[in-house]
This record gives sequence, C-alpha cells and structure tokens, in this order.
Amino acid sequence: MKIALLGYGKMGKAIETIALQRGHTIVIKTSRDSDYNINDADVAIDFSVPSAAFNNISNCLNNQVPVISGTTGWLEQYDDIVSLCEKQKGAFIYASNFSLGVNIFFELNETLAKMMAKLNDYKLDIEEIHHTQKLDAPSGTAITLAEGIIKNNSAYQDWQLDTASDKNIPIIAKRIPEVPGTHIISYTSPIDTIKIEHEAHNREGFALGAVIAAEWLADKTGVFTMKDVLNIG
Ligand SMILES: NC(=O)C1=CN([C@@H]2O[C@H](COP(=O)(O)OP(=O)(O)OC[C@H]3O[C@@H](n4cnc5c(N)ncnc54)[C@H](O)[C@@H]3O)[C@@H](O)[C@H]2O)C=CC1
Ligand SMILES: O=C(O)C1=N[C@H](C(=O)O)C[C@H](O)C1
Repeated sequence: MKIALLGYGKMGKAIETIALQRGHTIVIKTSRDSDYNINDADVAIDFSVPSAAFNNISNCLNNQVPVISGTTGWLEQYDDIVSLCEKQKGAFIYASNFSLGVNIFFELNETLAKMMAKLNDYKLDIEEIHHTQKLDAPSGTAITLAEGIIKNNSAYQDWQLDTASDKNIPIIAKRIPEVPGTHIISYTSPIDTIKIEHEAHNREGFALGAVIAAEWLADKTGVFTMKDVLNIG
C-alpha cells in the first residue's frame, strides 16, 4: 500500500520502519501544515499534534482516503469527524492506543471494574507515566481506561486529573524522561491493594498496531475501533 504519514515525529518514524518491513511504501511524510496531494496515498496514518489532527483527518475524508488516527488530545471534535466520515462515505479509525497489549488490558480493566462494582471498601485511582515531551495530560489511554470503568461501575460518573472526589476517578499523570507509556489501575482498601499494570517497553507495539489497522481499513467504509480490527472482547 502507498501510505501517507501525517506527523513524522517519534511515532511517524516508528511506523515508517514497520510499514517498510511489511512491504508498504511511504509516499507522503509531513511534520507541519504543508502542501501535498493526499490522493497520492491509499491510506493515511495521523500521529501528529492535538491542534492538527482534525484538519489532517478531515482532508483525508474529504478526498476519500481511508485514515487512522492515534493522535490524542483532540477528542472534543471526534463526533464531528464521525459525521463527516458518514457524509463522505469514508473510512476512519481512532484509537487512544493501537498496541495489542493495551487493547487486551482494556478488556481486563472492564472485567475487573465489573467485579469491583460490588465492593465498596476499595478506593480506585489510575496512574499514567509518559516521557516529558508529551503535550497532553491525562493520556488518551488513561481516559479510555476511565471510560471503561465508568461503563461498568455506577459508583463512578467521570474522571478528574490529579484530584480524588466523590464519583470521579482520579487520574495521576507523571512525566519522566524517556518513558514510552505506563498505565496502572489500583484498587486500595484498608486490608489490601489490587493492581493491574501495562508497561510499554518501546513504541513498536503502538506502531505495529497502527500499520495493522491501516491494512485492515484500506478496503472498508465506516467508522471503526481497534475492537473491530483485533476481533477481541
Ligand atoms: N494511539 C497510540 O497508540 C499512540 C498515540 N500517540 C499519540 O500520537 C501523537 C504523536 O506522538 P509522537 O510521535 O510521540 O509525538 P512527536 O511530537 O514526536 O511527533 C508529532 C509530529 O507531528 C508534527 N506536526 C505538527 N503539526 C503538524 C501538522 N499540521 N501536520 C502533520 N504533522 C504535524 C510535529 O512536527 C511532530 O513531528 C501524540 O498525540 C501522542 O499522544 C503516541 C503513541 C501511541
Ligand atoms: O504520547 C505518547 O507517547 C503516548 N500517547 C498515547 C496516549 O496518550 O495514551 C498512547 C501511549 O501511551 C503513548
């Protein structure tokens, strides 16, 4: 496939390596608003910055180029993209995290949330740790984890950065040089703590998942998620 990389930073470069290994060609690489013909590509992969994702994705949909986006921090405009995709009969996938391991972790989180819903003595928090260049907090993955808990445990209605309050899940965001992405969910009672954790050792899992999603999406129409791609859950 001919792939456009919209965003050629840490993730764009990791995706390029995997895409080439899987026999694809990179026809567009862009690191800013620039002139390119998106129709040169069969599929586009957006890992850019929160302020650029909406325009990058819209441009693809308006030109009937299937597009996947892993950019976090722009989701207040997600519903507009879904409407545009439907209007243009396009193809789109957003995932806060494309790695297979994290998508299994999302399922585990929901199962645990269901079990813990009956136990009132446990206090919950989510911790996420990322490198110091990350622009958004909390991470998109931490937000997806919080949403998975809220869906399965009526004790919680929302999440809140750094602060614990009734009915809100506190998400603690830490920034430490070079950390690719760690997420920890802890349920603590006076007696014990139950913890589940996902630690990325590098960016390869995110990049491989993104290329697999792009391969899967190339001949589809509609709005999909990684659950559709990986057929789990
Ligand atoms: N969904 C997932 O699995 C993952 C998502 N991410 C997310 O992906 C995004 C990118 O992450 P990194 O590559 O680590 O960041 P990065 O900062 O290394 O790269 C972002 C690149 O986007 C470029 N950019 C700025 N404006 C642009 C525009 N208008 N069009 C195209 N590119 C533009 C920047 O120049 C930079 O090269 C972040 O939002 C991050 O949270 C990161 C890892 C995994
Ligand atoms: O910015 C990153 O690096 C990452 N961002 C994603 C997020 O916000 O969840 C995914 C991953 O954790 C790495």
